[in-house]
Amino acid sequence: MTKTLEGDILDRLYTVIASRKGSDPEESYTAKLFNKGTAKIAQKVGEESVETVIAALAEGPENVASESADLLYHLMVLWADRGVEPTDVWAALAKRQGISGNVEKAARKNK
Ligand SMILES: N=c1c2ncn([C@@H]3O[C@H](COP(=O)(O)OP(=O)(O)OP(=O)(O)O)[C@@H](O)[C@H]3O)c2ncn1[C@@H]1O[C@H](COP(=O)(O)O)[C@@H](O)[C@H]1O
Repeated sequence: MTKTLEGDILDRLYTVIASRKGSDPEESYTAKLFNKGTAKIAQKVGEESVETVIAALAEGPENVASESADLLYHLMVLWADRGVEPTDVWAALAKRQGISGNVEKAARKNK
């Protein structure tokens, strides 16, 4: 899997998550979370973090991957709730790698 594909998957998921703001909580788990508010979403991120740690310490790689997917999903619901865009996070990561300027340009350069 390439860095670009991983980025595309997360960016696409974020777009769907953000589109659920104001949707019917009966029809969408994401909309239900937005409806419950920041404290509940943050609590879910904490729970999924702990489940990922438990999987890492006591279970196999498949469960670690599955719990990590739950964690990433809930983390992105928290980003959307708090007004953080994926590009804000990618820019922070890029800066730590010593990549300055446009993140998408940097990602193309790294392909
Ligand atoms: N990636 C996910 C995703 N990962 C995990 N989950 C949900 O997260 C929940 C975690 O389960 P838990 O047992 O911890 O939580 P729970 O008991 O159901 O709920 P709580 O009472 O604890 O809040 C499950 O209901 C999962 O279905 C997700 N729900 C939605 N998505 C994606 O989000 C997008 C929007 O989905 P909808 O909100 O369903 O429209 C779609 O692309 C989905 O694929």
